[in-house]
Amino acid sequence: MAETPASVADAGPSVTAGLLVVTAVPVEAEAVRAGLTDPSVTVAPVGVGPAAAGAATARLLALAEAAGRPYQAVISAGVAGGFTGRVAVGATVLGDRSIAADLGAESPEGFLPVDDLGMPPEVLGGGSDLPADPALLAGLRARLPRATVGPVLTVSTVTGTAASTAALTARHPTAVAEAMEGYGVAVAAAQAGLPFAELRTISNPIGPRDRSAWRMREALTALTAAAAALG
Ligand SMILES: O=C(O)c1cccc(C(=O)CC[C@H]2O[C@@H](n3cnc4c(=O)[nH]cnc43)[C@H](O)[C@@H]2O)c1
Repeated sequence: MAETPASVADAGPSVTAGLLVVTAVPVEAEAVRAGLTDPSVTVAPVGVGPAAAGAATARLLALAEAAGRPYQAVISAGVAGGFTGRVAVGATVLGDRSIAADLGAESPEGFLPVDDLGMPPEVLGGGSDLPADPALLAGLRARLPRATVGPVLTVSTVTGTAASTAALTARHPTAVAEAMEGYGVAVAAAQAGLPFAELRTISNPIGPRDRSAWRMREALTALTAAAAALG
């Protein structure tokens, strides 16, 4: 396991060499870059959804390693939906775990996480629930004391009905947000042996689809403010 960059781990001086921050789309990457003071932090848009984001992150990590300049840690950053009553639109969230919330099987009794399907552990990697690196998370918490900390769900479909919102809320009573990339990026980081964390700002409440409720500008402004914690 690579060492967590010193400045993020101990909230010390703003020197974060070797940190890779990945976002889904370029506008999120621009928002992160606008808040950084450390030019050594790399910010890259890697695509929407866990597959695109995971594959592109893995490629960036492998290329850097092959070039003899391996990254030291990975952060998945961007906007997210927030669970109503747990986190407000415009708020900043730090994921203490990134959970593949729709990786599994349906059954008449309800959703079964992939970890409960009886598969051999070696095909599950670290499972569908990957914790953030404790030292990296501690450093980010120290620099973002007002952030809400909790599980962030990764979904392949944005939740958009009352029924699916209720089911997801019940299945994940402590989750604070849902987005579409964190788990995929976490898998790429884990396979490279690197510390991982997820940083999100809330653009919309999770619930019945209502595009008029999205506050993208507010979330991107919050993302720029939060990015100052990264270096
Ligand atoms: O529903 C639409 O018309 C629509 C139009 C443009 C973009 C979207 C997205 O869902 C963007 C997904 C993108 O942003 C993150 N994100 C933000 N809020 C949520 C959410 O409530 N649930 C899941 N993902 C969300 C996500 O990480 C993607 O990168 C929709």
